Amino acid sequence: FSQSLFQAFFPPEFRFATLKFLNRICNWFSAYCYYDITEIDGVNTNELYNAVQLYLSSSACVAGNRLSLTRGLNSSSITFGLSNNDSLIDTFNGVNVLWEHVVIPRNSQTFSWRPLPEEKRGFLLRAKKKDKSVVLGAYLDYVMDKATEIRRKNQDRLLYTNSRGGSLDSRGHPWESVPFKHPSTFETLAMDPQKKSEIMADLLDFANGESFYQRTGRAWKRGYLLYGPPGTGKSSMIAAMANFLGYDIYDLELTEVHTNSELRKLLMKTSSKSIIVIEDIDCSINLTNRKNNTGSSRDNKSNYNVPPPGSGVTNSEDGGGNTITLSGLLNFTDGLWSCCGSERIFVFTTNHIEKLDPALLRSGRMDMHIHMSYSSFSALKILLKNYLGYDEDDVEKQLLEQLEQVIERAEMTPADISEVLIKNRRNKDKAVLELLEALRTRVERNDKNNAVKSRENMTVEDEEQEKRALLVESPKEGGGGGDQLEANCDKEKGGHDANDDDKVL
Ligand SMILES: Nc1ncnc2c1ncn2[C@@H]1O[C@H](COP(=O)(O)OP(=O)(O)OP(=O)(O)O)[C@@H](O)[C@H]1O
Ligand SMILES: [Mg+2]
Repeated sequence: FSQSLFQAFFPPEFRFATLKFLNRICNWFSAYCYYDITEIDGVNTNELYNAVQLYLSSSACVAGNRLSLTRGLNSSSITFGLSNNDSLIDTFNGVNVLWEHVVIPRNSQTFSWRPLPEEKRGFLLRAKKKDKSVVLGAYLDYVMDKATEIRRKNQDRLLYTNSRGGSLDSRGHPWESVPFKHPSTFETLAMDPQKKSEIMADLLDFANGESFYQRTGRAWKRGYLLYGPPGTGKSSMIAAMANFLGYDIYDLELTEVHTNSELRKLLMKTSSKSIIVIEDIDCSINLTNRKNNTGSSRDNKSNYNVPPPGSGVTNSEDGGGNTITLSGLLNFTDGLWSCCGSERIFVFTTNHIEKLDPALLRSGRMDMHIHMSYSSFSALKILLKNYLGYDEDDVEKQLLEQLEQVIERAEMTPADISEVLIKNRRNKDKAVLELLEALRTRVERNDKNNAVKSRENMTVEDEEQEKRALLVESPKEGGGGGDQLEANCDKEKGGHDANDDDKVL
């Protein structure tokens, strides 16, 4: 009787409404608000869910004691994530939020056009009501950005090439890509440590300098010219740069590009956070006059089809658009097109800086000139460490001194040295002795050559060296220059000063 009386007075509709009302009052007084971020939103995968998962992988390693591990396709590293129904607290600009990974078994009767996972997964975000605007605005943006960064870091670099000669792939892309797994890093690169750390600092300044470039009205790009004899590590340096910054590499094969407009299309299809490389620019630029001088010698300076420095970017051939010109290329590195896409690094390499047109060397074109030279003593020590695992103390002091005495005069490239070391790597002591022998032989040969040269008074090479010294000086008007220049990296913190930008290392 009492039950039927209760039901008469409190019908189900009334009870439901009361519960709803009570719930609302509770919510009203609760200091928190909650957001559900489900894995599948209707039929689409929720981008935000994936982003949050990645984002939490960066903080989970510190906080959580139960983690789920994943390894993505094409990735060589493992990411951590929150396990099912675990939670963690994250702090952003003094705002605390709680993330919970909620996993509920899916009702098997649910009808769907496509197979759904057996579990319903989602993240529950709890934040204080007063922080609502920060959480929904800046915090979620921050989570998305961070996730993109992590995704890029976890994925292997890609090496793009345009060797298909202008044809497009099925998705209309002119670039072909392969995973890039070059093991070269700044640690393994044999060069003067001070020079190395200056380059690393410069790269970091660039990568973190978005606001600097915005403030100064400069396009967010940077150019490096690597020059030096073959086997001194120019290509290794590019790989080290890519590995250091986590950037992809676009290896631009200029011989495969036929017109300026083709070049423009190629460069427009490059993504940000990438290094665009043109190897052996002195050979590629010879193409500029292909139309007029087929089969011409690249030593002939008059063949360079370039406008005079500072004259703008057009010349007669450019207008026709049927051949590729240096001006077309420079238009992308520092002309109007340079701001198309951001965070790009251009690297040109050459074995013969003296053959480059002054247009390429003038101030503001290539921000940093890096001389990759024959092995110095400090570079040799890095090679000994890389190939033999030898520290300075592991080599006999006397032997080390002898190496130091001959290394500069031997003018041996790191590639040559590494060959000697690899050949004898099973017998380390023999490797060092043989290296010393090889260096001495080189010194003797160089001395002999020098004697012959000095007898012949002014040889062609001398002339070239003089030219080279002049050209290296030219980017900085009146600036102290020379071949083996000291780095003049007067850098403003957090960015690059426009006037002091042209550096020669
Ligand atoms: N500075 C260096 N530090 C460490 N290894 C080096 C260095 N220079 C050369 N090597 C070794 O020599 C090999 C050839 O070097 P790399 O291809 O980088 O030379 P390069 O300057 O690009 O030559 P090229 O002008 O012919 O393209 C590399 O595989 C690397 O192992
Ligand atoms: Mg190379």
